[in-house]
Amino acid sequence: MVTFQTRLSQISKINGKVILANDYDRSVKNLETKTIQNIKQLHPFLCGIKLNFHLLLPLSAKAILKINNTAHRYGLQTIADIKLNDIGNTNRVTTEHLWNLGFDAVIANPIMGLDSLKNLVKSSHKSGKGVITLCHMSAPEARLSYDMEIKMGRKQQLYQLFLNWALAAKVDGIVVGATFPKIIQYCSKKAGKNLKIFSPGVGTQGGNANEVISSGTDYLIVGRTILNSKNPSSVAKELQLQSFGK
Ligand SMILES: O=C(O)c1cc(=O)[nH]c(=O)n1[C@@H]1O[C@H](COP(=O)(O)O)[C@@H](O)[C@H]1O
Repeated sequence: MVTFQTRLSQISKINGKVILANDYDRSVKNLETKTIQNIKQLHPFLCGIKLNFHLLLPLSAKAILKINNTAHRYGLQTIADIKLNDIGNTNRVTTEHLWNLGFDAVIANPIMGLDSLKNLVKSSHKSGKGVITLCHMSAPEARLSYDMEIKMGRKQQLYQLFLNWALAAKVDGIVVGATFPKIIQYCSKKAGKNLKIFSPGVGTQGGNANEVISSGTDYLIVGRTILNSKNPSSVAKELQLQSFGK
């Protein structure tokens, strides 16, 4: 079975390493049509699309399946961003629903614990699906939690523990905010080729695509900088070019 990591890597060799965060405010109408238009218009510059609660809550299962099928027709991988964090049984039922909706991967929160994470990864990989875990988030206040010093065997910071757990559980990738390039560098060195780094926070949140790519990020997750621009295709194309830097 071809893995999520392989599928994403194959399309990114052709299309670059930009994943569209297809987030819209509640005031926006026709979410399904708009998203399908985005896929049709922007797919040459993307390797994937990430759907957040912005769409997962208001849209029907039928609409989400249609979006995922459309993305697949254009070769894109799809990620459900629900930052999953629960007991094993709930994680299992949740991912079964997501896979039935056509998603290729889920973003999870490792605070659920290493054993739960290992089980989530095992069952997802059995279905050819991927798991991406939070390591260090992009918001400025993420420092307060992810940089927290903890004592787990030895003294370390929470994001270092989450990185170790990500490696131990064999997740497909970790999220490290584009606004923390030094932490991307640290994670990239430590993780080597064993997992991919996904960085949201480019543009609107202040992260710089070139700096992030040269720090070791594998995939840029970008939403408003593309969606709110006057010319989304040209912004996506520019980011695509920058993403080929690595
Ligand atoms: O897991 C995420 O994708 C995520 C983690 C994080 O640390 N920061 C972050 O912004 N995100 C998501 O990445 C996207 C960023 O969107 P823009 O700031 O509009 O580019 C949104 O969907 C966020 O929910």
